Amino acid sequence: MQHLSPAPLRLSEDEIMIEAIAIRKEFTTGALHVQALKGVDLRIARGEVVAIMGPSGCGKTTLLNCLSGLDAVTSGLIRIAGRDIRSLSDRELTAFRAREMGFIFQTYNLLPVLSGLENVELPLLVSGVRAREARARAQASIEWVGLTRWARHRPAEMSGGQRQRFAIARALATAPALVWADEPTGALDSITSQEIIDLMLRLNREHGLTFVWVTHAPEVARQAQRLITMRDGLIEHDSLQTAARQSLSPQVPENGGMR
Ligand SMILES: Nc1ncnc2c1ncn2[C@@H]1O[C@H](COP(=O)(O)OP(=O)(O)OP(=O)(O)O)[C@@H](O)[C@H]1O
Repeated sequence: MQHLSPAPLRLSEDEIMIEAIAIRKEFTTGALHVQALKGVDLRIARGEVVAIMGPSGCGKTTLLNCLSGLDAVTSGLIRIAGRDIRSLSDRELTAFRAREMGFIFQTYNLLPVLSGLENVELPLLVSGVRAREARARAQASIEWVGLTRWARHRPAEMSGGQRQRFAIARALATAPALVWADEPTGALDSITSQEIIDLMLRLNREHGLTFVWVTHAPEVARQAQRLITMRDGLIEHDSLQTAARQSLSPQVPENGGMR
């Protein structure tokens, strides 16, 4: 898939993909005040696969939403691929996200009225890619996840695993450097879940994509190169995982000093 390779090459080898300094996020609903993130510092290098775990309510999804710019932090600094995302206007941030990031969710977030192919094409069309090129890139992504025969089907006709593979095809069609996955296997059985993990790890190995997975599943988390555990709005542990580290591709640097 030719269009995938330029994205990782845009970044130099030792460049930091994600940098967060002292980020805080507070929610106020009526009289209820929640400090969801209490000052998180984090650096993630290009090409890392990082899993984030922790008990329910500790702030994992909030962290992912803030880092990806889906939600605004209350205070702190976030740089993605060297860009301070708080300095971007809403419009610039939307364009930056569309260009640099892919998203994979537990619930797939495919539009039910569109076919698999149309779902994959949509973000390309929205970001201004011409129809013919969008179609070609969507088809290449769908072929990459092995679902060409299902391209004309709607999500309701597909299994959970097929839907998630279309979601992966959609995430990678825009050739992002970075993919966020919130409980990517949460709705899948263990065999299908492993297929999805294998696809993401292959994208990391073959195209250098950086992945951040939020997961409750230890069998998923242990396959990441790095495991971060959160508790009560803060990072509790952050460590490289030896077994997973052996699968790092040669061009991915050791990131022991990145945190
Ligand atoms: N939009 C919101 N409005 C108010 N409070 C929120 C909002 N989103 C999250 N919170 C609160 O922030 C805290 C962190 O929530 P978050 O969803 O990030 O946790 P989590 O670790 O992802 O949990 P889970 O594993 O259950 O998905 C919780 O106390 C939650 O109730």
